[in-house]
Amino acid sequence: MRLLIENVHKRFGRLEALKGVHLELRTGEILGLLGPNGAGKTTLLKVILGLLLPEEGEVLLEEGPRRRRPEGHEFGVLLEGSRNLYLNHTLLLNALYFGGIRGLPPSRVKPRFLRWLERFGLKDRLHAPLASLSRGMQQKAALALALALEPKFLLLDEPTLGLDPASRLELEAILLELKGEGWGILLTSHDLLTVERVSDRVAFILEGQILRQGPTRALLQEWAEEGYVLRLAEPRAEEVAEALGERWLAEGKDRLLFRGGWEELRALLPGLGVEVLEISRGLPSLETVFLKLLKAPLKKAAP
Ligand SMILES: Nc1ncnc2c1ncn2[C@@H]1O[C@H](COP(=O)(O)OP(=O)(O)OP(=O)(O)O)[C@@H](O)[C@H]1O
Repeated sequence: MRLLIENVHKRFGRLEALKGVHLELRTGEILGLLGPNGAGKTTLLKVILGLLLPEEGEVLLEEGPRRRRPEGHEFGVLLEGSRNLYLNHTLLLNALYFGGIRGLPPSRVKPRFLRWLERFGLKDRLHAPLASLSRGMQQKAALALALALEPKFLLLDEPTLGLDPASRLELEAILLELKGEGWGILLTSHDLLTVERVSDRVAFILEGQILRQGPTRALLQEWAEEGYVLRLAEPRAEEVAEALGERWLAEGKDRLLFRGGWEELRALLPGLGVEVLEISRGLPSLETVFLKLLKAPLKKAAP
């Protein structure tokens, strides 16, 4: 099954927030949607959910040869963390309320919700107000609720927002498990490390246009078929990368990435003008590629 976003345009008055977006999400995969503030990520999620109507284009579900409009209940949603839930109500009441909105009776929602809570280690919090849970627990409760409503796809807007490193890793593991069980997951995040670790594919959105999309690994490799990471003795990576040109990228303060072969690098080493402590093979991080793409001039939307 595939979710297809075809040529979606969305305007807010004179602002063209989405300019012909094409995207697809398959079951059993995690797609990372990346873009700077205001790029159109949340707007796109809202269009997929049917909360906003596009002026042009459509969102379709493809099942075998059949294509149809998806229904709201086919999506499990985490909008900007868990802020779309009622903090002062108990977990159970939230689940029954949102289940009710989707036409699911308590007898169906409660056991499923309990099962997911148990899996996420929160079963004993069923009657606690959501506000009494820590941020990470709230995220997990929101995810349990989304899953209890029997969706086909999960749309997660900034799911790692405000999570500490341990909770973030835990959420990553949960997402990978869910993917393995066949859910299709669309993830927007500024947390590029998480996206790099979990996503099968990524799409970069800028000013309402998809700049690039493709398998995460291939995108990173495309940027450096062969690459080396140099650890510098001083935190001068940015300055050195700037001075050396196109094939050098700063990966943090003291890490420099060279896109090219070993012999070439070896010849260049004496002229670098900075002490190198360690060299290892490596690819650029998603963050480096992202920042590089943002600097490139905006071209016409790529399909
Ligand atoms: N309801 C609205 N009315 C008017 N303009 C809007 C509305 N919602 C979004 N916009 C505008 O559309 C553009 C895209 O916003 P959107 O929230 O989709 O960005 P985003 O990529 O999710 O950003 P962030 O990473 O900051 O959450 C922005 O310029 C924003 O100001």
